[in-house]
Amino acid sequence: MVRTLDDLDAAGAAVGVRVDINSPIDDDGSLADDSRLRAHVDTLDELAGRDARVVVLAHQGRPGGDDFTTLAAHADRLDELLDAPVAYHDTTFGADARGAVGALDEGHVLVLENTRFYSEEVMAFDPEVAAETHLVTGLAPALDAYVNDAFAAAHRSQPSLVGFPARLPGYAGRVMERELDALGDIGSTPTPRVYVLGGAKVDDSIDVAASVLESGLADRVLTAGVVGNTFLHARGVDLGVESTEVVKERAGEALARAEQLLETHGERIHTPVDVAVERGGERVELPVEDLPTSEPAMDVGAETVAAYGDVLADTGTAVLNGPAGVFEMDLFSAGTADLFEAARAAEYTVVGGGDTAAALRRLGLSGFDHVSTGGGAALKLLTGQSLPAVEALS
Ligand SMILES: Nc1ncnc2c1ncn2[C@@H]1O[C@H](COP(=O)(O)OP(=O)(O)O)[C@@H](O)[C@H]1O
Ligand SMILES: O=C(OP(=O)(O)O)[C@H](O)COP(=O)(O)O
Repeated sequence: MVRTLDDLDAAGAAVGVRVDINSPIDDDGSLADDSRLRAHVDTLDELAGRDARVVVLAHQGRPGGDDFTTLAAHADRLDELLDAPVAYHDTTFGADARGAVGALDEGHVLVLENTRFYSEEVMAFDPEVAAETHLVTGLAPALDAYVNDAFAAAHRSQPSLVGFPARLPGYAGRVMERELDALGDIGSTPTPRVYVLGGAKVDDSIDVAASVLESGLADRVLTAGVVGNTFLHARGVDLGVESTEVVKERAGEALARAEQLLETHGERIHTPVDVAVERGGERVELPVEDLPTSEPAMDVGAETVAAYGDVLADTGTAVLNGPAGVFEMDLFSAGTADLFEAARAAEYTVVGGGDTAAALRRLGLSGFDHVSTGGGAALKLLTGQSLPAVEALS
């Protein structure tokens, strides 16, 4: 059982709060989207409101990436979003960081530097080993408690996620609590359970399909996006040169696994019955029987949405991951908009994935039972696996 903020005696305590505010960054270094910061407002304001001295730990990007930056801009934005005053400190551990934590007033928030500026934080450790890293031993003495609210990073075994709870009393923050409540026990949600897998991370989606079909978590898998095109190709449909190239590039060696899955569980895997292409600047929908075509298949068509809608109308739980088409283009947003709309007919609906959440925002879609802040972490739970950072708290 994981303890929550309800169990924490916060007043006066220096509380390290691991959040996931890993965000898209513009060319000028500013935040392109602050949704992940907004998600943590409840946890941080609650702790500050209860007179904790709140010390924020977070990562941004990966070493070498364009989005691998300092957390100064994140701290500025948090200062605007939170009721509590927020300051930024440019180290994460060591005497300087401990001094800044020691000087922090009750009810104030201090954002420490990007944890991944330190090499230990890009490695995976067992919790006992993580507890001995410089990052953890160099900061933990200044803290009284540790809160993990970073659900979207909870599938990682990095020191800031699994090391602190070995040294300090550990608690789940409000984001973590909500995500675990919604996704932590997928096996007990209403049946039949249908996974709708779209998007372009084809190898990941084939892994998910294999896992949930074999474990029986999924009664059916409905495919869309590049994932749908991949299963069509694996079924022997010639999509045309352009789409086949995208499928081969995105699926790689996973294509063979898709073919095997169709052999063993083919009757439970649904593939699109029509696709949308651009012809003369217009959206044209083609039945699969009329393929191949020279234009790339960029969305599912209305007949597919109708067929999937029939399945979803009799569904207990719908798990949706990945857009049904290139939703970023107006011409190809209808499949995603209409399919997600149809999924709301299911008794219980959960949605995961970074681009999927962006699609919901762009297309103004709401009304799902749970929209996860996580991509990889959500999928891990939705395939019935546990998360190392949650295990470390238990
Ligand atoms: N038919 C398609 N052809 C090319 N790209 C597609 C197609 N369908 C969806 N996509 C792309 O998939 C991307 C999102 O996929 P993915 O990263 O797997 O989603 P998530 O982050 O939600 O897991 C979007 O950028 C979208 O344009
Ligand atoms: O964005 C994240 O995960 P996601 O892409 O699965 O949503 C998390 O911040 C984890 O980042 P990472 O995949 O660099 O470890």
